[in-house]
Amino acid sequence: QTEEHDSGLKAGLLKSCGTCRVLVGVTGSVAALKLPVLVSQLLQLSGVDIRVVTTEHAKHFYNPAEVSVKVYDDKDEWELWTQRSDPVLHIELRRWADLFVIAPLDANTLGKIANGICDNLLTCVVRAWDTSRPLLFCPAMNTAMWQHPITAQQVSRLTEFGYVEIPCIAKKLVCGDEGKGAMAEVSTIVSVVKQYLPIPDESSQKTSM
Ligand SMILES: CC(C)(CO)[C@@H](O)C(=O)NCCC(=O)N/C=C\S
Repeated sequence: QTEEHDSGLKAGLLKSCGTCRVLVGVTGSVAALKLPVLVSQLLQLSGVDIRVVTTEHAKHFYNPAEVSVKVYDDKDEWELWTQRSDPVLHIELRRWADLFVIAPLDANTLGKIANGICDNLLTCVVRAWDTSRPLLFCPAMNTAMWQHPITAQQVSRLTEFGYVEIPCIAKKLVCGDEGKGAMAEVSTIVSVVKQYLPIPDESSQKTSM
């Protein structure tokens, strides 16, 4: 391939991937301890820009010093908006993100999203989400919670909205229970995100062979 072609290809890839903005949502499951690893693995995807939105309960499980990107919380929402002309953070974030992945999605936030409750920054972003953009969710909860009949009802409501489930897996959970409810492995989450990122339009890069 000629030099120009290569540089054009790279420029094309960077341009389309330069805008691959991934918003990571994190909620109050113990699986939130995986946030630093998830963010560092997502950052290895080429041309990806990452921000995190956290609930208050999620903060219990990870150390923000180990998360190398901006983490937005409820306080940021209220500090940003103090008068009419100020921007609204959850609207800024829904505009910014090309893809939203909620990992982990705890039982409480699953219930809120299934019913349109938006009482914090994360659920407000979901409530305002443009469903033409991918929203992926990774349920994580104790097996007893997972097995409660309401869980399946609420998960199917989210899939009806067009959101994509990255299913939980069976493991020996941190509380000693054995069974489903563990968050999907980080490697699985990263490969599903990769699948849903806006890919460059191949036809624009075809050369006359
Ligand atoms: C934490 C991790 C990832 C360790 O492998 C795994 O146990 C998990 O996803 N647990 C989430 C389920 C949960 O929230 N359990 C809460 C009470 S048992």
